[in-house]
Amino acid sequence: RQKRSKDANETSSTTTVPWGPRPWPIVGNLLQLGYRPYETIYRWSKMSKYGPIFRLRLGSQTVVVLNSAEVIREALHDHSEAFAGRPYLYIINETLHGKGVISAPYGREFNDHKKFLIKNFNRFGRRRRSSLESGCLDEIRLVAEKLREKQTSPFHIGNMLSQISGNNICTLTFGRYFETMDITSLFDKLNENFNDTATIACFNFLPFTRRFKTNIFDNVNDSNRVIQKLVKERETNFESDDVNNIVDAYLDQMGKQRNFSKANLDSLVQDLFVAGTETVSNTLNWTIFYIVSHPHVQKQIHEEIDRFIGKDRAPCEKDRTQMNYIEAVLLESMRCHCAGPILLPRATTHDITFKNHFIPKDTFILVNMWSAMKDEEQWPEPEKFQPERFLDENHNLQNVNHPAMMPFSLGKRACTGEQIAKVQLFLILVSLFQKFEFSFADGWVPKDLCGQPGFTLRPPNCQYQASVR
Ligand code: HEM
Repeated sequence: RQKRSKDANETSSTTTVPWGPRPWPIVGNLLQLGYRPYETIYRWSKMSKYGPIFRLRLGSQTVVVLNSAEVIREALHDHSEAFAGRPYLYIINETLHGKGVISAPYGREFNDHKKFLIKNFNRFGRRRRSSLESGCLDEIRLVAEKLREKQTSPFHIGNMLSQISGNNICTLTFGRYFETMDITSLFDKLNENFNDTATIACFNFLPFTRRFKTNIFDNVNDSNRVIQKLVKERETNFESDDVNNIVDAYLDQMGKQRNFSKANLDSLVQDLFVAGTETVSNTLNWTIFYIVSHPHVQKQIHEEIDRFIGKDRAPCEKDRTQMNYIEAVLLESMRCHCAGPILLPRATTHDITFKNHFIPKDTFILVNMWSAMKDEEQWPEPEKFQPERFLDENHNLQNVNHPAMMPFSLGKRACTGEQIAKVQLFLILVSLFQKFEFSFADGWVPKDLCGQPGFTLRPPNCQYQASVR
């Protein structure tokens, strides 16, 4: 009887999620969100008439938006399974087809694939002198040569970073990296799409705008052709006693594991290129931008590298545990500009009462990570780049597990590649600053420091100069 009366109390105080600003006909709230939806939504969440949880309409789609570290943590961590679904989103479903991991519905098939990735990232990406580590260092050596050749002439660093992170994914996925036209054009196509796509893009919610975006699907088809060719090559050369990459490991499991299929393999490889290239290169691009904008930070980075590694030895993953300043710089850069300010959309997997609001199964959920990482109640002067937030007075790391620090997200859908991403960020950053001192090119003046929203949030297209140290 006690339980029944408790349930009755809960139901009486439960309400539906309140509406945010009034939606307009046909477009809903889409046009009110502006160029930087995460900032607009964050601003609304701070208004007492809306608060951290509210509903919006995007085209004809109703979505529930979650803001603030407390609300996001409670949803993604404490109710991890309830918020682990993925809703239908045009760009994701039409390109990744609900297979692999990113677009797969929550369930056994998804779980088996996610476990497979985590296990094999550890196997091929994190062993001592792993293929990822040595491949990454080889790639950086090539980029360093290019920078040396440039002497002091100005350059953009974005393409170089994409080349490194793209080839790291190639090494992990196929066991080798490529210098062919095919692979360069794959990176170009992916890059163009990252620019053009975002969760809150009109074409996802207003079907009549899709005719202006046909280039996205041409790019997807072209890059899929390259990916399928590379997978086929592995199938032809597969030998079960020489497994050293993700595709081989998957082929080895096909036939042994119930859900493993060719369709899932193709999507999984696509997932790795979509989730593992732009995120890493973008984070580095922002980090370099912040470092160059703060000369005292660059000076401390050089000092730390000289103290622990010197000018000649190549860095390795083990160095990470000692180099707290560089770790703090990376953390602060991810806080200031998280790769995905609004996460890939989630969906509720069952009815749930959350913060006294009833949210039915299959509700479209948008998680605004920006609201946690830029919250002035959590981070004093959140707009400022201050690596010291992550260091205590003894130079030990602090706030790494701060409740508002979630760059890789949380729960059942958290980033699968967090550990290998951190290794790459560290190795690439340290290798570049070990060899060079960077500055903005003479006469280059930053116009817009907020970045360009797309699939990820891209940094301003700075021109740099590098001098050999
Ligand atoms: C700095 C680099 C990276 C950042 C900041 C990052 C961040 C994220 C975030 C925020 C998500 C969304 C999770 C959600 O829906 O809540 C995600 C998903 C994912 N990431 Fe990463 N990521 C990075 C690098 C990588 C790398 C290198 C890989 C693999 C090679 C990877 C693989 C994935 C996958 C497979 C998912 C989908 C997980 C799922 O749906 O369950 N990521 N990542």
